[in-house]
Amino acid sequence: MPRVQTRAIGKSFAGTPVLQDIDLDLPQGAFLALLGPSGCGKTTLLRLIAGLELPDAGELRFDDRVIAAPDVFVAPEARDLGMVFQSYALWPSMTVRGNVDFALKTQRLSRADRQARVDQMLASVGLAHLAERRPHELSGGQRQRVALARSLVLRPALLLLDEPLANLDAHLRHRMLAEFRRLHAATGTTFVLVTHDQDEAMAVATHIAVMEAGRIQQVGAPEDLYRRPASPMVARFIGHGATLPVQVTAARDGQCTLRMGDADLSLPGTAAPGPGWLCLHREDLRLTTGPAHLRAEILSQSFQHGRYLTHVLPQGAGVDLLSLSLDRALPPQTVIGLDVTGGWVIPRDGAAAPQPSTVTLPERSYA
Ligand SMILES: Nc1ncnc2c1ncn2[C@@H]1O[C@H](COP(=O)(O)OP(=O)(O)OP(=O)(O)O)[C@@H](O)[C@H]1O
Repeated sequence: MPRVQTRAIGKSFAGTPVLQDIDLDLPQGAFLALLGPSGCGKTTLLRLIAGLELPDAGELRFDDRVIAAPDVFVAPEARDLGMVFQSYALWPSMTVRGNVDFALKTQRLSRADRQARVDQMLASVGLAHLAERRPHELSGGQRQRVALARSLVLRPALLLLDEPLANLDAHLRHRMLAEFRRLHAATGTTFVLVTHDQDEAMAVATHIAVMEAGRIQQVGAPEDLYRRPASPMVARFIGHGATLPVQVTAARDGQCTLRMGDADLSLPGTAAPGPGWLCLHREDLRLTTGPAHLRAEILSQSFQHGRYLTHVLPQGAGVDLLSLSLDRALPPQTVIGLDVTGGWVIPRDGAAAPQPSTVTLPERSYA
């Protein structure tokens, strides 16, 4: 399983930059999600790793081997990788078994070995009982599992997944995500998944790279991005977070002091005294009837998982909506008091973003 490294990768289409300064260092056996809004460059980066696009600048390495650079290009078929797309691209006239077996035909294996590999693969994606069906006789989820089996049967060192679940309903998506996790652990293959769905990324990835406008904003373990976002964009994008403009009155040893309501609040963060963003998640807010850190007006509520998911607009503090979970229904426009019980403070000035985009992630076993 290769360690995948990119150094200062850049790519333009017709003079328009779509990837800039992409620095990634992905340990072997990791499961990376490339996450970001539509058009931010996720698929282009995946296609560069696959060898379907050439970088204009920078270098791609698998372990110590240069795979792509201005004067180097290793062909896709020599990169030992598999790819699964949103459209499954199965052979319509072949059975499930035939589709998976076809991938193995270029390998010098005996008929018996090939059959054993295909049987094992079909069993591991739960398709053994459908082996003789053709793609049009399968559901979307089953077709996606054939596509997955077809890639994994080659035992690639690296599996690239481009929005593979986009055509599936929510129930099937959850099942397939569990399947990805299981196959990732069982095979030790390095997975790279393109998605614009943060819940999908959080559900499977050991690492997430959040992209915006052709750049990596932050890369790290899901929990790092959730608890310590480096920018307001990451704070809002991960874990349904929100940001509140605040004034930091003091900062020391990674703790920031904020004046909120009539209280001083100490929270972890990277901001210096001055304007900052307080990054919040639902669990960081608590309803209070006493003196409150902030007051907010209820906009809407919906009943979810036995509680009321409540969206509020803070009074006199920016335009970002905040969300919290309440145990009771309250009428819209009710003004409530909220205490802040947690959060993470970052500088307001984007130029002072606390983390560079190059992060070397720790080596460890993800199986
Ligand atoms: N072959 C191409 N020629 C010209 N422009 C392209 C080409 N491929 C991608 N682009 C442009 O590059 C930008 C990044 O596209 P890309 O497909 O990488 O984004 P994405 O983050 O995967 O988006 P989505 O989530 O919508 O699939 C977009 O503005 C897109 O229009």
